[in-house]
Amino acid sequence: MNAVLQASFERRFPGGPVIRVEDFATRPEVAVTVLFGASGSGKTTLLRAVAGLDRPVAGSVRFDGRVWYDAHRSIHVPARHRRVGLVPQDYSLFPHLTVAGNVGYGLRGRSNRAMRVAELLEWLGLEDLEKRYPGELSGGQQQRVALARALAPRPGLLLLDEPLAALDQPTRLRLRGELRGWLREAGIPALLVTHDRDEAQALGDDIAVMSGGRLVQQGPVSEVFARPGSAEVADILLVETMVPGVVESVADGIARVRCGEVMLKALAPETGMREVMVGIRAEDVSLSAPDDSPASPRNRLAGLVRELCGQGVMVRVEVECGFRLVALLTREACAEMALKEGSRVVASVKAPRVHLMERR
Ligand SMILES: Nc1ncnc2c1ncn2[C@@H]1O[C@H](COP(=O)(O)OP(=O)(O)OP(=O)(O)O)[C@@H](O)[C@H]1O
Repeated sequence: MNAVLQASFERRFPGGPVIRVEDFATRPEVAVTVLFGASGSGKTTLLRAVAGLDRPVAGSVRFDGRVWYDAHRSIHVPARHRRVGLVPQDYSLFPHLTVAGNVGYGLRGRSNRAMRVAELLEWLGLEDLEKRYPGELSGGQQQRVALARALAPRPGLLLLDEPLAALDQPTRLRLRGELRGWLREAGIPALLVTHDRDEAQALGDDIAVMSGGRLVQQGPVSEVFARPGSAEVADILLVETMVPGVVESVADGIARVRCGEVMLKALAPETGMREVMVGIRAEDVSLSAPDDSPASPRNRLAGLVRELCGQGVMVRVEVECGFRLVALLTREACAEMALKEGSRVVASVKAPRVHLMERR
């Protein structure tokens, strides 16, 4: 079980926005919590308030039962006493120190310094680089050095600000998996900022979604992506298909939702919503030829392919079926069906994959 971080605070920037975070909390069973949101949504402000690099005007920050900040009681524990390891976005390595010097920086004067540095260099595969200077390292190597430096003094909490943002795309994809492994092995709870949806899904156990200076949803990554709590969150998470609908009837736990000319089946919402936004993730849509036999619990929507667009190993296919429905298929599946613009298809979505959100 990991120590828990709790934060509720307000930060006003003179002439700028108000960042108001309410009831942010990590869960003890979770290794990596991702802070996710668009640029300017307040992610870095939250990270800095936790690190003690920034002082909010109200609220509190607690970690592992200890108060780090409390506006009422005028408590502000300085950053150096919070035992937090920070990996800044640009890594901020000391250019005049070698890799070993950087990693051991926070351990100056400690007798176990050399041993701990060697241990981290070995763990992160940096042994051969220990005498190099940051200017002689690739972006990915610098990232590992920054991670090793942050972990060296055995912090209680690790903060990572867009740890992969400074890397080129292929390196970023390669390091994503490695970073995930290291963060889990490190045994230290981590808070990781990103505005990349794939990165959030790959690296996070839990996700806290921020928008306009507020925390709008938090929970397990799979749950939040599968069931965004509002159309705003679905938008932030880039749910590919969002279409307005009206719940016309509910029976046996299934809602029938009219979206223009099309009737969709969805799981009945818990509250009696009528005007809804319908969200469908592209990976939950499958396409087949029009004459394939129907699979029962699915919505089957006849449509025409309007656009195909490569997305890495996948292809994003837009289907006009009364509304624009986006599907994500492998290149192989597209080739097998000989999909092209104008192809007739049937799009299938299981009712539990049609998400209803209150329309405001
Ligand atoms: N020192 C400051 N003075 C004035 N406004 C600020 C200051 N720092 C941040 N802000 C504003 O507060 C808001 C939140 O900023 P923050 O850096 O926390 O966002 P973010 O989600 O981390 O964005 P990004 O992904 O671009 O780093 C933004 O509108 C930003 O312009």
